[in-house]
Amino acid sequence: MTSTIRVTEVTKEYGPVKAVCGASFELGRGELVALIGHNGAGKTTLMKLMLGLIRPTSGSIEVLGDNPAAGEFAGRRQLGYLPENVSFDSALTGRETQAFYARLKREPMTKALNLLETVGLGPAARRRVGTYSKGMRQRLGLAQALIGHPRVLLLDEPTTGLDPELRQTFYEVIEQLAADGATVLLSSHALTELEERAGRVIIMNRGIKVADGSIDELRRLARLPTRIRLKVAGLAASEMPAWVPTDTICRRLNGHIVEIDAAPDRKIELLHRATASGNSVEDVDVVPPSLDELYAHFLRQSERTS
Ligand SMILES: Nc1ncnc2c1ncn2[C@@H]1O[C@H](COP(=O)(O)OP(=O)(O)OP(=O)(O)O)[C@@H](O)[C@H]1O
Repeated sequence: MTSTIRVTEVTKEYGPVKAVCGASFELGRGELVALIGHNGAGKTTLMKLMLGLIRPTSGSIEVLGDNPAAGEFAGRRQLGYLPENVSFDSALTGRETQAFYARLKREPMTKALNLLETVGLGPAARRRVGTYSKGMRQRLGLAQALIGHPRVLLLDEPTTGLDPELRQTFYEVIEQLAADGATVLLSSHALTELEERAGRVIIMNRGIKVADGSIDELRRLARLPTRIRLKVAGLAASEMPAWVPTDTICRRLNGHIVEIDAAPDRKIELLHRATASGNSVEDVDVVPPSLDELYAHFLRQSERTS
């Protein structure tokens, strides 16, 4: 992996508050990584450290081969950032705002203005930002962050306020950027939408990194049960199929579905039993643990060990 960001044993303290505590990880080219955690877990602090807006109390951060907090940080122009609470001058139009940031980044104006179309703001580009909805301001923030085709894109809760269609467009844009080799780190509380999008997930709790890996890796580590849902014909209201082993947790859903909690190493055995049971099984769904469940698991685990 070619690392674009290296976080090594980083701690950031604000007086008695440890916003980040001994965090280490590396992010590579083309990675789309979700940073998740409760309010106050340290997500924004990590991004501010990567941007060089604040310095670590201890440990080191390297972005594009350099210290982002150094005065002459050469990589700054290759960084895109969408802050959590994006705010613009309400008297300027979308075009004027985008032009302002293009000048700041010394990037070609036409390309920067075209980004307004990319994020679906073309028709509103000549309107004042003061008349924009929250979702439109968010899109303008994304257009601003995309100026200069950044090699590292840091997005702090970027989909808050976006409607489902815009979320879809938003993910298409950042997936393309990652496919072109950019490193995209995005913090979010919208776990369901991240599940299919993020190649990797970093979970923070009270400043500590408590899990880091692809969803499949987190599933293997957590060893949470997969749920097997079966539509079984001819069962009485609370009856369970005779082939379900007695040491297995199972329940009835909606009156006609049998749901079985299958430990990872028993999943195949239970499916064999179900299919060997004759024609009574009419349908099967296999539901692996969701990101929501994995997140809750790793938080519980970290609370127990702290
Ligand atoms: N400038 C500051 N001065 C004092 N404490 C701070 C400062 N910035 C952050 N903190 C504290 O550091 C901790 C981590 O905050 P941070 O903003 O990184 O959390 P977060 O994970 O981004 O939360 P959210 O999901 O609410 O945005 C919190 O306890 C916060 O109150």
